[in-house]
Amino acid sequence: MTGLIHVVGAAVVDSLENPSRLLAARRTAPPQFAGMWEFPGGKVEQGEAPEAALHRELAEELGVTVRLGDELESGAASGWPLNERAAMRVWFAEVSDGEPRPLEDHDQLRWISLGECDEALSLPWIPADLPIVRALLARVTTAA
Ligand SMILES: Nc1nc2c([nH]c(=O)n2[C@H]2C[C@H](O)[C@@H](COP(=O)(O)OP(=O)(O)OP(=O)(O)O)O2)c(=O)[nH]1
Repeated sequence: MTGLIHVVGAAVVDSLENPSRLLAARRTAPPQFAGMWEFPGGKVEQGEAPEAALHRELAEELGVTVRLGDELESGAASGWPLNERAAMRVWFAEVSDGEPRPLEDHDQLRWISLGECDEALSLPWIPADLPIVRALLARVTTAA
């Protein structure tokens, strides 16, 4: 597909080796997404590597440095479809420096339990994120 918007997101977990909690972020804009929860991240800039974009976005949005883990594979090179024009690749990440704060684009951060699937799934996620959250829960549960 030409003109696809490449988005990157982080499944920030408390521990890459033994994940038990996931950091969800509540968006403030645009109006159709305000109040919905998402994976922190954003658009990859021209000429930027996806992983570099993710490090940049997490520094800007949360004020943290992270260690990236595996990618949460979607089966498509471009990642998880968000809409007809955008797709998002998602990596596991663990904070290596700093304490996550909602500096930009979010008004709330929440650590949610990965052991309680209901807690994760009951948040009002951006609808396109729900298959990603389900895949993440399945992956973490299988690995446990
Ligand atoms: N970051 C993020 N964006 C998501 C998720 N799910 C989802 O549909 N999106 C959409 C919302 C936006 O249309 C797009 C990402 O754009 P963004 O606004 O976060 O990107 P950005 O930080 O680079 O912002 P900007 O420079 O375009 O203002 O992807 C998600 O889980 N995380």
